[in-house]
Amino acid sequence: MLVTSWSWFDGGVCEDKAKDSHCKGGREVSAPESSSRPQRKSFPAQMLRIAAYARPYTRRITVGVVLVLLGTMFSLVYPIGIAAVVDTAVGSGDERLLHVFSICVLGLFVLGAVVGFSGNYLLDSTGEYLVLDLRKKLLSNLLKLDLAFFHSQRAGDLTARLTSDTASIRHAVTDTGVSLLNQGLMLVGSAGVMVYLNWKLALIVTLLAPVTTVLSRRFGTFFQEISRQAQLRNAESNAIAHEAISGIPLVKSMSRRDFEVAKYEAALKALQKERTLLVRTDAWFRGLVAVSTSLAVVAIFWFGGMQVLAEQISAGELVAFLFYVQNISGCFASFAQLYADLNQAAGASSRVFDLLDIEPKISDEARPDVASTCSGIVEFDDVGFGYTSNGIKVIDGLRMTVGGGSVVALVGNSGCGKSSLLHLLLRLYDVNAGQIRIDGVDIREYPLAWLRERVTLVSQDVFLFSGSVRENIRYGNLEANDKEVERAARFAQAHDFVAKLDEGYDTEVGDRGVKLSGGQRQRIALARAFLRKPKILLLDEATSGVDYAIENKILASVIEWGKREGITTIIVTHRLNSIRISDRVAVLDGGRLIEEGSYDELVSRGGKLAALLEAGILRDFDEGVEGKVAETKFLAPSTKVRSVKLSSSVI
Ligand SMILES: Nc1ncnc2c1ncn2[C@@H]1O[C@H](COP(=O)(O)OP(=O)(O)OP(=O)(O)O)[C@@H](O)[C@H]1O
Repeated sequence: MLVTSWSWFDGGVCEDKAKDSHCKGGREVSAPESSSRPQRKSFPAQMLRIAAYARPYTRRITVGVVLVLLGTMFSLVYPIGIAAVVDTAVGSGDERLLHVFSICVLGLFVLGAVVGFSGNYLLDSTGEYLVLDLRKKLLSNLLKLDLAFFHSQRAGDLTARLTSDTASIRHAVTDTGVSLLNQGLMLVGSAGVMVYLNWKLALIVTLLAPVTTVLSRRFGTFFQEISRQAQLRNAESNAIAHEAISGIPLVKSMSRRDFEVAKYEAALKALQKERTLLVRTDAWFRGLVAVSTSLAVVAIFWFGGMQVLAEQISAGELVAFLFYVQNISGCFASFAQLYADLNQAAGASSRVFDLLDIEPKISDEARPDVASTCSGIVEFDDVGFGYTSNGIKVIDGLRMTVGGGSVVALVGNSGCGKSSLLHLLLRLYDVNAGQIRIDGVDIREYPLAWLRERVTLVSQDVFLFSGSVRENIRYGNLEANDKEVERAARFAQAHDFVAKLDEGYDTEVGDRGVKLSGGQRQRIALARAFLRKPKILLLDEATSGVDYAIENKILASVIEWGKREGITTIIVTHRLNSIRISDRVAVLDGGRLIEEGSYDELVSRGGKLAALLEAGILRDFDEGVEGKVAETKFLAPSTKVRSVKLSSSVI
């Protein structure tokens, strides 16, 4: 469903605040909530959800469970074999029988181990598949979320959820889940055999159950909370390290190594505090369980010994019984650990599922009859937008039409909303009021993929992936062949410098493209955008890092290409060469369009554009900068687009 306006546009919501600086013109902007937040789920609900991810692997899991079950059954039988050795072979003094029985017990043991190992292997490896699915889904969901969501998150925290939190879940599902199954079967089986052998002795062992249950309940909630806190602290310390590493040029140039290390150390200390608490709680829990199980062993040894002396049971039976008690106390001891692990996984899974449950606010509910062609007419119709809930409007009732295939320069003071307007056109954010239309249709009615195939943005802050130049350019069109990549690079004036790199287009650009200069990175980003062949091209100071001669060549190519293919181009710029080649200039102030016309018209009008020129906000290149010849063509007052010397390479 489309939301065409926000509450602040519904007449007079803000009348009583009209004098408030955050409430210009009696209207108040609500915050564009990044995404809807999920409700916290209970522990069993989370475990069930993890289990749901195992559904595709039902067959593997079934076979694994059956094998584990068989392995446990073998382990349950061999104490009876030992009892037989003690009572029959040792008791009768028959050495041959002792050999045969011992070999049988060994056989049972080995068989049990092989079968159990195979089952554990199947279940463990399924856990690996499961966590792969979970991570894939998590990243896919993350990348679906709105830009605003990422602005409120730290990258290090998000990667911690993808890595260490999902690893905790994998541990819970594979190691913990498999152990739980093993130990559960062992407990039930051993208890069953014990009742069968001697119910009075078995009764003593059942006294363990309530003790462990009470302990588990007491410690469980506490465990879960501390685990969650520890994971939060872990994510925080990750985020600090992540930021220090990605901001390494700044850290070095400001000599802030000690400062960053101190920040990291403080975060690590907070983490260590939680981890210590966790370890201490865990040690107490396991210690108390161990004491209660030892008491049971001693009680059985004493009570069973009395029965042997009274000849009510055989020595072999007592030995077998002690094996089973050992099994059971082992089960209780590992339940303590498993319980701690499960609680840790519950903490991790709540952080993972929180992310999985967030829904993007920017909807992708497109009109089914959307046209495949696009003539690139853009209309901003009374557009209003603000980033925050404090009522500050970044775009305020803006109306503007950009003709299909035309070139418009968007100018204004820093912070007047130029970049924000481009982001709205690409639907990185949705307008709070009014409409943006392409070819007369509200952009919210187009499928997002349709829109973003036709509208391409190149901004000043270029992001390159670590990988080759070719891979970075091809990111614009994954189907493009090497020739097309090269043609786009020529078009963006990148080919010459790329050809001089050690390995040409196969040269690795380094993390975020650190091995290239700012201007080179911008040209790669431009080539990437050109390769997309958009219908609407948005250039946000996209050539600010390249020299004048090259910038003019790029602009000339863009203009020629735009005219030939009917591409609408909006250029956010402070440079006069870009402004002069544009068909129209739109001047923004305080999020409003205050002037529009040709460069010459606006200069002679003596309004805001003239003031920006006067203040030096819009300027030419400094004298002596390379490319002066090309510059003069653009600087002539009434230069026509046609007079621009065209680049030889066109897409
Ligand atoms: N993600 C954001 N969250 C909150 N406020 C933002 C965000 N991005 C921009 N702003 C604010 O919105 C206003 C307009 O920013 P915008 O980047 O659109 O300005 P601009 O005209 O492009 O500026 P410049 O010429 O300096 O690039 C500024 O006041 C800025 O602080």
